[in-house]
Amino acid sequence: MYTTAFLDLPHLASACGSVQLPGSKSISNRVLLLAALSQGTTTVHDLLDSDDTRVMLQALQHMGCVVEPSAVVAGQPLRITGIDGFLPNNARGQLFLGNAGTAMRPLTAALAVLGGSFEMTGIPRMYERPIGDLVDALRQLGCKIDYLKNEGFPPLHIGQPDFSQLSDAPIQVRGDVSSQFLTSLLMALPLLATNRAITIEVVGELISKPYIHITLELLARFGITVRNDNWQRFVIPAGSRYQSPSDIHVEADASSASYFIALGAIAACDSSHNASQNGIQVLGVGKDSIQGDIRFVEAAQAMGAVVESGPNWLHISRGAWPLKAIDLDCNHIPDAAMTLAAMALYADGTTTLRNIASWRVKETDRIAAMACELRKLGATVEEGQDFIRITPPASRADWKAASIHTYDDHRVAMCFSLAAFNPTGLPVRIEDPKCVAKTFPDYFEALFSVSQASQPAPVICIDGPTASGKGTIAALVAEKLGFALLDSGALYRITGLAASRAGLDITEANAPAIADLVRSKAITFTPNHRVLLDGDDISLAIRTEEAGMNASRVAVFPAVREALLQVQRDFRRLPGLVGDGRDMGTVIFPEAPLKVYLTASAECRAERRYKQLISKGLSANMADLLADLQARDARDMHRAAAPLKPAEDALYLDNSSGTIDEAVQQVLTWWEQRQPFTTSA
Ligand SMILES: O=C(O)C1=C[C@@H](OP(=O)(O)O)[C@@H](O)[C@H](O)C1
Ligand SMILES: C=C(OP(=O)(O)O)C(=O)O
Repeated sequence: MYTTAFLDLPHLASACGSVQLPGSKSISNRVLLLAALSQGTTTVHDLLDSDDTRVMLQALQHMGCVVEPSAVVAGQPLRITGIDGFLPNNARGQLFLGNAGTAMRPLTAALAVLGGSFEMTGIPRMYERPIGDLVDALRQLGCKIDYLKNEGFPPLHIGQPDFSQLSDAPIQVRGDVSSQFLTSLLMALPLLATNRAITIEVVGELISKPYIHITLELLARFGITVRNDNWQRFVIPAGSRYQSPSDIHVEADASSASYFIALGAIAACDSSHNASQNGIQVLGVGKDSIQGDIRFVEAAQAMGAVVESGPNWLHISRGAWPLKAIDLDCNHIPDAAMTLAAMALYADGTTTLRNIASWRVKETDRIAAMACELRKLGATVEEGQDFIRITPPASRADWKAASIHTYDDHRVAMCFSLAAFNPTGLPVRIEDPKCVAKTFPDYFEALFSVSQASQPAPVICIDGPTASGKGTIAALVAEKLGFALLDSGALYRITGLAASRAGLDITEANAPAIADLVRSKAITFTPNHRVLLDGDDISLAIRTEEAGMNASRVAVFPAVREALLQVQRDFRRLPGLVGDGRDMGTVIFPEAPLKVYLTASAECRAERRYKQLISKGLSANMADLLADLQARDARDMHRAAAPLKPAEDALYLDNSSGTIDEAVQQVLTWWEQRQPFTTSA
């Protein structure tokens, strides 16, 4: 996941390949709650691991459920032992539910029926998302719920219910603000239907109906068959008792699929990149899905996408181009419909998405948010209380490079990534990319894995002499931008170490053998900054003074430099790369858009090296260090192959007196000056 302040997507030209999507949020959180209320242990496969499921899992543990392992571990099932309809004595506490509607609403209903004493809290936006219709319905039963701030909104306090006045009269709930209120009652009231049937009546129009279908399907898997009378009345049979199905699989998320369906419809496939595969393959969800958002496929087809599907997969490729504008009632696909608004940027006319009033009470006011951000890109947008109408930029020249504000809304962030395929060649900045953690933490990694930029990914080169601080500064710049990091000096250190381990003296005569040796080695830089040579952790071994000297000695051999050239260029990837070394800007990435030459006086560098060694508990002598460093500078600068020298277009940064932060900030400022964005308010 990218945790940077913003993520710059370079202009993207094509996409093809396959993506395995994470689990469905709607199914995951329902399965977790149903398993928690059941008798027995449920083994859940392919559960989504995201902010929304984490808050649910923590709440269930607080309620007394045993969860093993205690958090989701990739590739491993999760086992939940339910409470069989009863909370432990004196159950109480504060449950933080973030901004997860699928946790806040169903847990409120379940706990209001079970009793105990709970405070239901969340992030500030959760306190603006309505829950009054659900609370009104639960109060009809005798549930005790108090608003802790504003009437009709969380935070809430839930106390011990009094069911003494419970009658056979139907429970009424409004369905026109959110279907999650009805879902919540459908999941909580079987707990009360042990010896009487319970009827729920929907008052007014029921929105987002397919989500009720998911609820009913999953209830059936946990032993409760609800009668659905035309989406108006739902009857939970007497004698209901949750029974674990033992094992259950979570389908991949159909709403998350919408971004990749759109990608397949928008992006041409560059056949030179992957000739064997045309279009986008989505794995984990397909035509047999129980999720209503699978019907996004029909909308995408209406816009021109060519979609094939199997039980558990979709294959999407470009059909009509430009896409065809549509006019669609989107009430049945409220979440995926946002993706249509992004697709509308590529349509041949004006697209209207109707009956989407619920967008206004979700993670943010989504109608307003989409309208504002689409306009920044150059689209003409009209918004109404329950519709949005989008006309794409009139011509290529009307597209604008925008910094997209994401309103802490995962779907805004994911939708606008599709704007990186604009016809004008502009990059797109996504602010606060980590908001995708709500349902799809690795969304951008998945996007990059199937997308190709129109230009090679951008590179920032930071070259300079030994101990100039380039490694530290490069790592911090990479971290700030979410870029990959190439520590090219480490490659030479690795080569030197590999040579000595192989018994090869570092001599001119052995240079071809050393070059062959390094080509044959598997070199890995792990995300936690470990360096592996054929699987062996050499992170410390390459950091000794001797390894540094050997690096400098192997680096003079053209054969070795040639062997490492491609290895280094292969580090270039989306969204970008920061490379530090001595010839990044002159030899390896001569066309890089930013080249920095970092220097500091020899005395200053020797002192830094001295402190570094001492802090590691290694012995050091200042005079020797200075002499070594000067010898090394001389060798690096005067070697015949790729000598250390600033690239002609490099910017000088002398950090003898400044702090690391100042140097990092200077590099970032230079980088920013090369971007076309204006940051949003
Ligand atoms: O029940 C569910 O899992 C959901 C129902 C929908 O909400 P509304 O019913 O409020 O439209 C949807 O937007 C949300 O992401 C998930
Ligand atoms: C509306 C959404 O979430 P929630 O489950 O919090 O309602 C969503 O995921 O788009």
